[in-house]
Order: sequence, then structure tokens, then C-alpha cells
Amino acid sequence: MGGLSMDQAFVQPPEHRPKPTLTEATGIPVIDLSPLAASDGVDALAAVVGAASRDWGFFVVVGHGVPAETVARAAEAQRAFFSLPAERKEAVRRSEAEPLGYYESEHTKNVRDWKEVFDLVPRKAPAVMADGELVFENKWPEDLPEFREAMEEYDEAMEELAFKLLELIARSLDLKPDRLHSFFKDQTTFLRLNHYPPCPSPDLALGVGRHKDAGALTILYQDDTGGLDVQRRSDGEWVRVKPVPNSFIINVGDLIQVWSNDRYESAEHRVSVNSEKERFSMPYFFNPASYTMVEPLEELLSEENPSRYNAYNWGDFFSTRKNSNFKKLDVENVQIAHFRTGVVV
Ligand SMILES: O=C(O)CCC(=O)C(=O)O
Ligand SMILES: [Fe+2]
Repeated sequence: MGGLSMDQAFVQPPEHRPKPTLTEATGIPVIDLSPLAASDGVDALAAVVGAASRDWGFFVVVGHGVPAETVARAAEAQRAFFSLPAERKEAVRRSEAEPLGYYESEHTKNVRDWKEVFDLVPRKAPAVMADGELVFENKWPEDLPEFREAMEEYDEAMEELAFKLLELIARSLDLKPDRLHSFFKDQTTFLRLNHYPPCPSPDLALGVGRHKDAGALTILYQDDTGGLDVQRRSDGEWVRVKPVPNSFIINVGDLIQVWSNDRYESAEHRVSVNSEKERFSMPYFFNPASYTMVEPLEELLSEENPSRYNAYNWGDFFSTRKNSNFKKLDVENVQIAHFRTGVVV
């Protein structure tokens, strides 16, 4: 299934292979967002989101207001797409210059991931978003009309949720509720569909190698298979995020870490695979305009708390990272740590 066959390219270095038994993440915050709908208790909710962003960098949300049918339709369209014959998926294949569409050879930190993906950008994004040499144009699979419709509906729901979360994050940092909104005027947000086929060597390979998400926020749907592992901040252990029905997993990305000057931290995570069951997930990567210069927000800085990062350009960072995930390179992946003040690169 999925056309992948195990070879050396997938083998993780011994220190990054998953242990056969893994602790379930106890204590990962599950946050009910329903107070938002009532506009009541928003400050208390923001405080809970802030504590989760600080202590875990990850949390689960329920009561989020995204209709169950919207999620079910998208999940069904995702399954239908990945079960197409290889030549139909080939027809919407991503290339180096056109980074959207189908791909089965992503690398994380130069090791191949055991997965196939499909990337698309939201309807509201310009159909063609020039970013240097890259052309961000959606490739829709022919003869699967319900696929496009389902994804557009899902994207819209994700965007609404993303702005609500952004506001909660801003409030939790004692910023104006819409302080971060303007960065997202010309978003580089994208939706990724992941399919992890059963893997004959789950002890050697990973569905996605350990990494931190580079953008602002990720809203992740996962099916009931399980496999997402997060590195727990308190002790560095890898713990499994248990699937919760009708929920999304939220993680703060590197941009929020930088904007908050390390008040919040983007957590390292990875996907373990298993030999029996395929797994589907859909991360929505909420990213700002490519021209955004990323640096700690001045309201959060003081003499006692000086800026810990030099400003960097989001678009440059993003295209360099995308390129290094497209193929195996001999150079280290770009990371925000390279922009820490006092670091010589
Ligand atoms: O599939 C998952 O659960 C997470 C995927 C992920 O971390 C990513 O695509 O960045
Ligand atoms: Fe991720």
C-alpha cells in the first residue's frame, strides 16, 4: 500500500529510532474552547492556552466549533485521494518549482519519511503566489470533484479556528487581541494531507522524523490510529498523543516562540508508524506573509528581558526549509536557533 518499499533511505540513526514501548502523554492539556462562542470567560481561557503553550507547546482542543461533517468530508476525500492508482496521483505530483500536490519522498533532516502527502493552499490565498522561483498553484485531482469542495470547506473552517487561537495566544501574552493578525494578511498557510501506510520496519523508520514546525500555529486532525509523539518538556521523554474524538491538536510553532521571545516554546515531535494499520492526518500550517520579518515583539522586551533573536525573513526561511524537505541534502536544515543573538553562523 502506498507504493513504498523499505530501504536504507528510511532508516533513522540509532539514537532517533522509536523505542518499542512508549508512554502515553498524561497531562497534555485538553482545552474546551466553547467559552469563545459565549464570549464569556475568554480571559480565563487565554490563561489556560498560555500555560499549555509554555509547559507543553502542544494542547488538544474540543468544543472548537468546527462542524463534525466538515471534518468527516475532508477525511473521506483524503482517503479517496490516497487510494487512487499511482498514475492518478502521479498526475498531480509536486515538483521542485511547484511545491503543491502529491509527493511520496519527503525528507526530514535528510532521512526519508514513511509517508505520502498532498499539499494545497486555501481558497483565499492568491492562486499563484510568487515566492522567488516557487509557484504555489493548487493541483486538483481530476475526476474527484468532491475532493476540492471538501478541502475548500475544511480550509475555511481551519482559518476561522486559527484566528481564534491567534487571538487567545495574543491575549495570553497581554497583547492586544488582534496584535498578531496583520502578519497574516497575505498568508503562506497550507494544508497537508498525510498518509502513513503500514510499515514493515516500524523500529527503524518514522512517518515523520523529529522536527519542530517552523510556522506560527499548526492545527492537526489525526484519525484514531495514533502515532504522534511529542517530546515532553519536563523530562525530555517521547510521549504519544492519544487520539481524542472530535478534537484537534494544536502546536505552537517556531514563529510564536520567536515573537514571544521564548515565553512559549515550539516542541519537537515526530510520527511513529506501525506494521498493521495505516494512519491519516491533516496538519493545517498557519503561516504569515512571506515578506514578514520575524523578531520578538517589542512590547515583550525590556532591559531585563532583551531580544533573544535577530530578525529573519519568513519567506526565505520557508523556501529554504521546503527545499531541504524535497530531497536529501548534505547540509544541515535551517533552524531558528541559527538566529539566536550571539550565535555565529
Ligand atoms: O501526522 C502527524 O500527526 C503530524 C505530522 C507533522 O508533524 C507534520 O507534518 O509536521
Ligand atoms: Fe510537525
